[in-house]
Amino acid sequence: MNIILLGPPGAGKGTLSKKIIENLNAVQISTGDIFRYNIKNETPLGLKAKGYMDKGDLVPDEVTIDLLWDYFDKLENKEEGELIVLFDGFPRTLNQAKSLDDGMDQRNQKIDGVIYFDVDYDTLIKRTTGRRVCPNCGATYHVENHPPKVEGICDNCGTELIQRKDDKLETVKNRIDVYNEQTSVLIDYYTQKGILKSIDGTKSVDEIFDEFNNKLGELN
Ligand SMILES: Nc1ncnc2c1ncn2[C@@H]1O[C@H](COP(=O)(O)OP(=O)(O)OP(=O)(O)O)[C@@H](O)[C@H]1O
Ligand SMILES: Nc1ncnc2c1ncn2[C@@H]1O[C@H](COP(=O)(O)O)[C@@H](O)[C@H]1O
Repeated sequence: MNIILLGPPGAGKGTLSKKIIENLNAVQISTGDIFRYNIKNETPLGLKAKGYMDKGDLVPDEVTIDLLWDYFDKLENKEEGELIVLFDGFPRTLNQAKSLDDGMDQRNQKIDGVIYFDVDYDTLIKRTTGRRVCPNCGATYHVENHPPKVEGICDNCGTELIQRKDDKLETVKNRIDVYNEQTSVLIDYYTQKGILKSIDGTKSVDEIFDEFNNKLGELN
């Protein structure tokens, strides 16, 4: 099954992905994580993406779409119905969504459902600006909602936590504007296709996971 997690920055897409992977037979393709990995490792792709990401702008479609298919085509067992492939942070433009449809057609696959996270502006600001991440293992925390056991230190690997550069307030505001201008149009796009399911993203992670499971049942 191919499922898109659609929502603004800080909506909880990565957090829900982690929970789904822990509990179900699922894999995640997060274009943001792939870009961050490439920036950390100073690859040509990372160098291309960095300027856009630091400002909170979108990386150009031609770069992002090719990257998505590179990863998707390397996934094993995706033809077997039980595996859930989670698209986290892709598509983010109408052009990306149309390319995704075309590419799925060519592969005799389809997008089975889109889970849209409904979260208000103030919550998004609090979640993003309070987010802390481990630069070593990628674990995500929040200074209030999900603090590590020892302040500023990753529970898993003991590394000092950092704030993502694009989680500074001014950059977050730009990312939300970019979402409203270029991504939110996808809510209508997928509603018209009859595959969009909304969830209340302000609830607890466990409640959101339960809601996800219910919506998955409706899509099956
Ligand atoms: N349901 C929730 N309740 C409280 N806090 C949450 C919830 N979901 C996520 N968070 C916290 O909000 C922050 C953002 O969550 P997450 O990284 O999952 O968002 P995202 O949608 O993947 O964001 P982005 O698109 O910017 O990468 C994190 O610090 C996370 O711990
Ligand atoms: N699908 C995408 N299109 C363009 N740019 C993207 C896409 N996915 C990620 N990016 C860039 O990465 C950052 C962070 O992404 P998160 O999913 O929020 O971690 C995003 O602001 C874009 O610059």
